[in-house]
Amino acid sequence: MGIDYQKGVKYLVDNSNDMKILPSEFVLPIPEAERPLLAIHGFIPAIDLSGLDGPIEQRVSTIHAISSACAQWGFFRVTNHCINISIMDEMLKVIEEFFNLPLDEKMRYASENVMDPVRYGTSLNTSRKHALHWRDFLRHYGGLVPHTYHLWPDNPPSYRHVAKEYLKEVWQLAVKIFGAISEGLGLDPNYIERSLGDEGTQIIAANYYPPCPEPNKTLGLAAHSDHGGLTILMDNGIHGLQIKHNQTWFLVPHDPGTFIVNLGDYLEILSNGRYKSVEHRSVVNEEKTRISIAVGHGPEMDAIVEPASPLIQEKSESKYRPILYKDYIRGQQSTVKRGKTALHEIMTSADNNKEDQI
Ligand SMILES: O=C(O)CCC(=O)C(=O)O
Ligand SMILES: [Fe+2]
Repeated sequence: MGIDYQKGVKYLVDNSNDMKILPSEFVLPIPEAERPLLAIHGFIPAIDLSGLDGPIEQRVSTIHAISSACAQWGFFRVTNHCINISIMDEMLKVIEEFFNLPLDEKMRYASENVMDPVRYGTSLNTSRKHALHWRDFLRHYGGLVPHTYHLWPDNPPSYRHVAKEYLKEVWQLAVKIFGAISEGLGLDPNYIERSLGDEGTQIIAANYYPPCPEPNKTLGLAAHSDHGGLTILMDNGIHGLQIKHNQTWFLVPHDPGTFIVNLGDYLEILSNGRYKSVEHRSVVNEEKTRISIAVGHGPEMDAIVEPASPLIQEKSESKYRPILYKDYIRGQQSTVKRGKTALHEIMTSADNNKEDQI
């Protein structure tokens, strides 16, 4: 008899007596060269965002630093981002409290429909069409005016209030970075923000990765790129995020009080491939529980996603076929995430570095 995976990995760990062996359902076919423990420490660009509000030369050099981080890495860390550390701490606290609730309480939000406004689940999804991943998650929509607020968890009691405040601040940070990226691409500073429409999509994914008996044999999240424009992420100080750069997995160090920002598919498409969304994954560890909170920012659901018209002279230069954002998300989220396959499917030419990976 298999394990009761539907209840999630936290439940599994909490209810097993000193688990020493990884249940076989979680063993993933990770190529030897891509094992979690082989990832290397590397330099990840760090951007001091206060430069955007400084004198003109400083602003220009900060925009330049952001552009080159986008072009070379698709990933960077930000400091001096103006978000108070106390709201970051509070957000981590309410997320931790949520995952520590009794299972029945969390299951009120269980959903297998990837478009549902609030979802609690485990692995990539609760329906088991694939090998299992070592994580539980809570996801829901945010937005400057969060229409789904009344559906968000009401336990812990301060959850809605804290999450609303946090998501508002993170949205403003995303808009600031979108502005710098627009300018760096030679677009009007408001170009990307305007492209999101009146109801741009903000999605929070809170991930819970309990200690794992054999962390080198599984993953918290397999390699994927995010569908939105920018993902802004923090964690509880336990390392676990890795990014793929030049075919090598790098560990991403995370310092408290800073954010990790990564480019998603929407920006790759909008920039007509000048910037690439970055593949990342999360790995687990034997001792500590890791919590990460990733917030994605993309256009409104009914937006047509396509390269920015000022960046292409003729339609034939467009490397991506137009697609409705909601159709893109549905396609990307409904299948087992495999690298950047969803993006490759809408490419007009095969010139991108397609590769097979788990
Ligand atoms: O846990 C992490 O660091 C990565 C999370 C992530 O990539 C996601 O939720 O899309
Ligand atoms: Fe991600």
